[in-house]
Amino acid sequence: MADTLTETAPGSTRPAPADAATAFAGTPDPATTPVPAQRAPERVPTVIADGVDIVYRVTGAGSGRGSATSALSRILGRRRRPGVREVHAVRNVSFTAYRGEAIGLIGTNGSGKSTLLRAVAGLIPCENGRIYTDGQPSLMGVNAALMDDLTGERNVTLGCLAMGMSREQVRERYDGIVDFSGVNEKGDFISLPMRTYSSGMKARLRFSIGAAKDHDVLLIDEALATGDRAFQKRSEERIRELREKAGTVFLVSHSNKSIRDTCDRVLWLEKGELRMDGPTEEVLAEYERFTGK
Ligand SMILES: Nc1ncnc2c1ncn2[C@@H]1O[C@H](COP(=O)(O)OP(=O)(O)OP(=O)(O)O)[C@@H](O)[C@H]1O
Repeated sequence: MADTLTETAPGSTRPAPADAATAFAGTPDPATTPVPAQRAPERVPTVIADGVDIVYRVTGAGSGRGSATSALSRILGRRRRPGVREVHAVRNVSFTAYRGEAIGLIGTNGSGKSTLLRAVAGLIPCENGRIYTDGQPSLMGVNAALMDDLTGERNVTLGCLAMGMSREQVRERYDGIVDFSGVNEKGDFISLPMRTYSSGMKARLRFSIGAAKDHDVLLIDEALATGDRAFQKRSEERIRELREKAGTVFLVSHSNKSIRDTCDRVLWLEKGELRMDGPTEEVLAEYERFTGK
């Protein structure tokens, strides 16, 4: 199945090279491997990250001191060209995700979780290494970008159409999306412009639109943190459903509880490096020792 994987890169997709097919899980060569009496169920890879490095380049970065003297020297022209500072956000990260997995991404602030997620979505390029994905990954909250001046109603329709749903599918799912988001719990907010929503309401509607479609690879960045407990429970339930429908879900979260409730595998990033990759309980136990929680 790996031969259907494509490389994610902003604005382009191309077939993975032949060696990507063997870059995961030590795929046996059928010509030389005896066929076992009973085959284990086939694990289908959906995302392969192979030695990924991601570097941000910040132009206009100062010396870092931010002092009045450095500002004055810039004004006086002694530092005519502001420097470019590099932030090495992800360092040599490799993993393979399989269909049906829900994978938590954990790590302390600034450890590279969101950056890695955005790279899997194909939104930022890799400095080194490659990411191959099966189908188009959807980053919750970006693919369903909502517009403040439009009503919630209009945003639901446009968001769904933008995800490739037909008008009929949108009609069928509209009520479910609005109910799921809970934005109408305190009045008829769905017919008001989104600028009248609280940030939590916006995040809930964004999640509800994104979750209305079955995704091959769904990337969720802290979406569950914004809702109340009832919304979190609905969202966790929906993540489990999406997973059962054979997709792969990645969830970035600082809530170990959300990770425990939804994920069976965890990638722990620290200072951009993949520190641990394994079953949720094992990785969280180490992480909690590390953070002292
Ligand atoms: N647009 C950007 N330009 C420059 N540096 C960035 C940019 N976005 C993130 N970084 C840097 O990359 C590193 C990783 O950031 P990232 O947001 O991926 O971490 P994170 O683990 O998601 O953090 P958090 O848990 O705080 O959300 C940090 O050092 C951050 O300062």
